[in-house]
Amino acid sequence: MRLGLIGFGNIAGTLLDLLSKTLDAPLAHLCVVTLPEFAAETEARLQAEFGAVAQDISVVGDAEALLAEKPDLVVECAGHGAVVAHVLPVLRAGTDVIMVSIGALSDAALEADLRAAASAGGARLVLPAGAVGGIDLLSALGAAGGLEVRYRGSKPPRAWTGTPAEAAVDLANLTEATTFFTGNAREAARDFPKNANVAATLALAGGGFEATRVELVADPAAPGNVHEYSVVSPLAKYSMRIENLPSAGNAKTSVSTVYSVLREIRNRIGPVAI
Ligand SMILES: NC(=O)C1=CN([C@@H]2O[C@H](COP(=O)(O)OP(=O)(O)OC[C@H]3O[C@@H](n4cnc5c(N)ncnc54)[C@H](O)[C@@H]3O)[C@@H](O)[C@H]2O)C=CC1
Ligand SMILES: O=C([O-])CC(=O)C(=O)O
Repeated sequence: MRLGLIGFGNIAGTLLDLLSKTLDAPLAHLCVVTLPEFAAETEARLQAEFGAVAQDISVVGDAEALLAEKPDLVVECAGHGAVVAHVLPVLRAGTDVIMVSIGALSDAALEADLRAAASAGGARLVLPAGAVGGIDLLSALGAAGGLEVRYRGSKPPRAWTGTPAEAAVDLANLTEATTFFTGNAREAARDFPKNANVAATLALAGGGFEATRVELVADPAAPGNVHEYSVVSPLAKYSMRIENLPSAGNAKTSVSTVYSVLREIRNRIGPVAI
């Protein structure tokens, strides 16, 4: 496989580590898109730590250069800001993208552009389950309509730094679980782009951005990044609670997100997909 990666932060580094430990054979090629200011550092780290993951590795600055490397599959793990510049052209060129910054689809115009780009290119935009689970069942039930989905995302206060939560609560001195956001999935995903992609995933799989109710909580006693949701549909009712280990490199991101991307890649390589 020729693999493209958009972004080289916490998810990308952990993913490459997992790939180097789990792939039967090295990738034929790895191409990483970084911001220009990180190009030299990225190249040095790739050579030092991940030289064995691919037969050949290149670092580029934009989607055009990435496409010139003819990737079979591209993983976006850079954040909402990278979606317009990089994901749209890759889809238009006919290359499938696994996109973790799912909350970017809370912008209705961008969602329409992504769907049109994938359609025009004959490519597929793959939205992985990420930090949450049960998306298979939710998406299946969604086809029958009549869904009621309620989601609550709780993380330790440090995971909410640099977000609008800072204006609502005193994160540093919080002594009990505090709900600082109540609204719908569109607002949550838009206002918390590094923390509420899960809300967008539930909305897209289930009842839509407006109908999916969201609560975001800073909890000093949270056992990790906790995702809880309940589903009521005419066909089934269920609830889910996931306590995720935060990444060592980014408290906002659960490590299981990376394993979810790994799963998507392995399902494309192996003879059986599950
Ligand atoms: N779907 C899900 O369940 C989840 C999705 N996410 C999404 O994944 C994103 C990445 O997560 P992490 O790797 O933990 O964050 P990170 O901040 O460690 O890494 C992001 C990297 O992308 C780079 N970057 C930013 N803009 C770029 C651009 N235009 N072109 C190239 N590189 C660019 C940054 O320099 C940084 O190195 C988060 O921002 C979030 O939106 C995170 C957790 C769960
Ligand atoms: O990784 C997580 O726990 C969830 C997350 O950040 C998101 O939904 O954006």
